[in-house]
Amino acid sequence: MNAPLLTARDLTLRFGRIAALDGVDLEIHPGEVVAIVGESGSGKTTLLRVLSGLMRPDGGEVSYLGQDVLGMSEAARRRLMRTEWGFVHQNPRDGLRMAVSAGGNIGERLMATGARHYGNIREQASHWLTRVEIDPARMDEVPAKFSGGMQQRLQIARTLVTLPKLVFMDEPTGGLDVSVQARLLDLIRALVADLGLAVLIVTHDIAAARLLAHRMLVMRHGVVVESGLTDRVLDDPQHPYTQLLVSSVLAA
Ligand SMILES: Nc1ncnc2c1ncn2[C@@H]1O[C@H](COP(=O)(O)OP(=O)(O)OP(=O)(O)O)[C@@H](O)[C@H]1O
Repeated sequence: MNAPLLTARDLTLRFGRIAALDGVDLEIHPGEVVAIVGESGSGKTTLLRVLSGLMRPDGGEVSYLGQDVLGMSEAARRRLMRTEWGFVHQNPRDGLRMAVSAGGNIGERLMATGARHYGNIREQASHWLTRVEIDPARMDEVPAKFSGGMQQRLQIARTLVTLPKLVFMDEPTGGLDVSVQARLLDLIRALVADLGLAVLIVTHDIAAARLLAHRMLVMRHGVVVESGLTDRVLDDPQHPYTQLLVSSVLAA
C-alpha cells in the first residue's frame, strides 16, 4: 500500500474536565475514504479540526506527507488548505462567500492557486457547476438564492476545483432533508471515486458511512473504541458501544 497521506499519533485534547481527544491514532492513505462516527460529543469534530491544523491539541503529532502539521506556520497551513486540502463544512455558509456569485466562489479558489485567465476560470466554474448538478446558467447568482442542497453542492464544487488530495468533511449532509441527503451522498460518492480523493468524513449517519467509507473509526468520549473496514465494523462489531450504535440504527 502507498505511504499514508496523513498520520496522527496519540492526540490528546482536554476542555477542562472533558477529554475531547484521548490518545487518538489515525492514518489515511491516498484515495481512501475514512468515516469517523460516534454519538454527539464524542470528539469527532474536534479530531477533524486538530487533523486539519485548525485547533492545537495538548499532545500528539500530525504529519502530512512527512510535514509536521502542528509545527507548520499559519501561512503554510492556509496554503495547504487552498491547494492540496479541502474542507467541506456542515453549514455551507462556513465554506462559501454568500455575497459572491456561484461562479465567483469557484473562481476565487482557482485564482488562489494561480489561475488568472478570466475565460478559463469561467469555463472551469461552468464545468464544476455542471458536475455538481447546478445549471451553469445560474453562475452569476449569489448562493443565498440557492436551496440548502444546492449551497452544499456549490461548496463541494468550490472545494474540489483545485483537485485536492485530501478533503475533510464535517457532517456534509447534516441539516438537509432526507431526499436531498440521499442525492448529495450519491454525488459525493461519484466525485470521490472519479477523482480518487482521500476523504476524512465525520458523520452521525451510519448509512452514509456504509455508502461512502472504506474504513471506519468509532469514537466515544474522545477515544477510538473500534476501527476497521466499514463492512467488518458494521456487520461484526466487536466493541459493546459499536454494537449498541449499530443495533440502534437497525431498530430505527
Ligand atoms: N471549544 C470548546 N470548549 C469547551 N468544550 C468543548 C469545545 N469544543 C468541544 N468541546 C467539548 O468536547 C467534546 C467533544 O466535542 P466535539 O464537538 O468534538 O464532539 P462531536 O462528536 O463532534 O459532537 P457533535 O456530533 O455533536 O458535533 C464535547 O464534550 C464538547 O462539549
